[in-house]
Amino acid sequence: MTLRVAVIGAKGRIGSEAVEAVAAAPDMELVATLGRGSRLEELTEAGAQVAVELTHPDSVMGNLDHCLHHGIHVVTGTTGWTEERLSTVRGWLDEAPELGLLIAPNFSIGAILGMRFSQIAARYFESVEVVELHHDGKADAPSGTATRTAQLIAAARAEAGRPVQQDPTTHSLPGARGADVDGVPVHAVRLRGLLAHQQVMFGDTGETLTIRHDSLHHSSFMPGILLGARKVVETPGLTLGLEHFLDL
Ligand SMILES: NC(=O)C1=CN([C@@H]2O[C@H](COP(=O)(O)OP(=O)(O)OC[C@H]3O[C@@H](n4cnc5c(N)ncnc54)[C@H](OP(=O)(O)O)[C@@H]3O)[C@@H](O)[C@H]2O)C=CC1
Ligand SMILES: O=C(O)C1=N[C@H](C(=O)O)C[C@H](O)C1
Repeated sequence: MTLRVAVIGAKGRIGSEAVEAVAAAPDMELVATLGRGSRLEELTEAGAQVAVELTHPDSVMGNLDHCLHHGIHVVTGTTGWTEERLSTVRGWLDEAPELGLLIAPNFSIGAILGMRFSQIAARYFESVEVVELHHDGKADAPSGTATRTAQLIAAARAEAGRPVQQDPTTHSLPGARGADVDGVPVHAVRLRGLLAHQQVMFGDTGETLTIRHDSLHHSSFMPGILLGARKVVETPGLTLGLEHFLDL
């Protein structure tokens, strides 16, 4: 059966690519494209089953509130997630237990594999730092992917009995050592010409390991978005990370 899909944030960098990908998918019908200022009621008027939400950290909660209270499954890649926000959406899902919500910090297979490989490496190395590099139009820092990667690394270290890293720095300018995400330093570079890149650097006595991923075009995110839309309608509740829909 054809899946009726809407895109919110349809004029954005990733949203415009998603519009084309959904329109080209043989098992999907693109039923609505919403931009800033569009009426969210257009979603139900168009009979959307799934909304692909790709907007802005300031907009995502309002869009999810509407969709999850109007019977629409959601796939979102928008960033800016906090424990408080996750708790709010879990509450909305409790009120609509038949609905699925996928929050994907990154839709690209390479980035997801990079996170998984980093989780494995985290058990074996004394030191780790994350460097993420993005285009100069990005609103948030550090990236959602880097934040999630650092959280996964910290959890893997804790599980392996590794202590939280101690920073030896005693003299520095504010920000020089990056943001502290669960004890993992995360550095954010913003540069015209880049798209989305991340390197996770591990170090121990006499060796280093760098796990690097580069998204060179927004097309890298499209197979993940389409997979997410197909799977979310049959997966009630919150799914955090596209890896749960992959046979990793
Ligand atoms: N998970 C993943 O794999 C990926 C996630 N992202 C994330 O997706 C988000 C969007 O990124 P990007 O496309 O680069 O950003 P853009 O600014 O290029 O696009 C966002 C679009 O959403 C629109 N918008 C903002 N608020 C609303 C709203 N309430 N309703 C409808 N449309 C709205 C914006 O309109 P206006 O321009 O008027 O503000 C803009 O057209 C970011 O959070 C980014 O980090 C991006 C790439 C991959
Ligand atoms: O804003 C972007 O471009 C991206 N945002 C996501 C993030 O913050 O991790 C995913 C990817 O890095 C591209």
